[in-house]
Amino acid sequence: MAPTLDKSLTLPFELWFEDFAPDYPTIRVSNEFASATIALHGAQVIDYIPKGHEPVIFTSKEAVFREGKAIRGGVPVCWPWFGAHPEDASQPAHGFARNRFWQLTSTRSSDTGTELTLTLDTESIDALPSKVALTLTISVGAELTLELTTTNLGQNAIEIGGALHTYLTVGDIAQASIQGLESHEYLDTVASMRETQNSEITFAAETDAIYLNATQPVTLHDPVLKRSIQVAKKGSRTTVVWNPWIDKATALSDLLDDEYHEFVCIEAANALDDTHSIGQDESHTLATTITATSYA
Ligand SMILES: O=P(O)(O)OC[C@H]1O[C@H](O)[C@H](O)[C@@H](O)[C@@H]1O
Repeated sequence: MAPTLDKSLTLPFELWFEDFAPDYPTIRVSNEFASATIALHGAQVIDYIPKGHEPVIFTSKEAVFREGKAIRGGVPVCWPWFGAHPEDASQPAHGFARNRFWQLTSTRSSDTGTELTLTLDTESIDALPSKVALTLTISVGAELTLELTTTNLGQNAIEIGGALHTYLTVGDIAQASIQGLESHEYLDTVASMRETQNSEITFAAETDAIYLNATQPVTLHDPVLKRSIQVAKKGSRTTVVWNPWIDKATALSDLLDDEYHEFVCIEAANALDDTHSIGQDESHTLATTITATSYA
């Protein structure tokens, strides 16, 4: 069901609600540093454009905006697990959070931009073993920051994985490269092999890799759009890099066949063994900051 919108949270000329489709509201943000669009469905940032830049976040032209269907692109919030459920294949890929409406619960204008917090009502999720508060705080400024906080309000410990699954726009994937993961071990989930990254990452085929013990920022170089994008993170020891390439793109009904050229996902993740056990009244925050810099 579409969320109730608290109109008192709008900020004059800075933050307002706009329907993408009937019963499918989004939050629009515009300030002196950037503009952004956030779908209440999934609390998903679907557009972020810092002033003077091309769009930084990619969303497919074929993305479906309908309750219960994950949006192809933007920054999907994967929670409380990453990828397939560890034991139960009937559970949705990447968890519950991206397929539900969230509630906007606070907004704030600051010297560096606009901050908003969304909350997911987890009461109706039977599969959770404890009462949980889940919030996503988004800061839209010269940088884009997302902070996903899980707080255990119940008595049973909970195990949390997930990801902030950022789709980044590139001019041409075949010319893009990623630096900062050299010498890291990774699980190549296309080849089902454990490998070591010997050089920068470049793209010439389907890529789906989970980098282990990776806590540092990585940089995406884009010679076509003449910029770099840094992805920094907190609360995460795994970084996922994904591009579906042609065959998988063709198989995905919510992605145009040739759109794989236009994005790469760099995901601040809690994947594989990088999950967090959260006891009563404890919390965990997974955060990512995206910064675009034009080449001089
Ligand atoms: O199609 P989705 O469920 O949105 O998942 C899209 C992709 O997400 C991550 O990057 C995973 O590593 C990939 O294996 C998966 O294909």
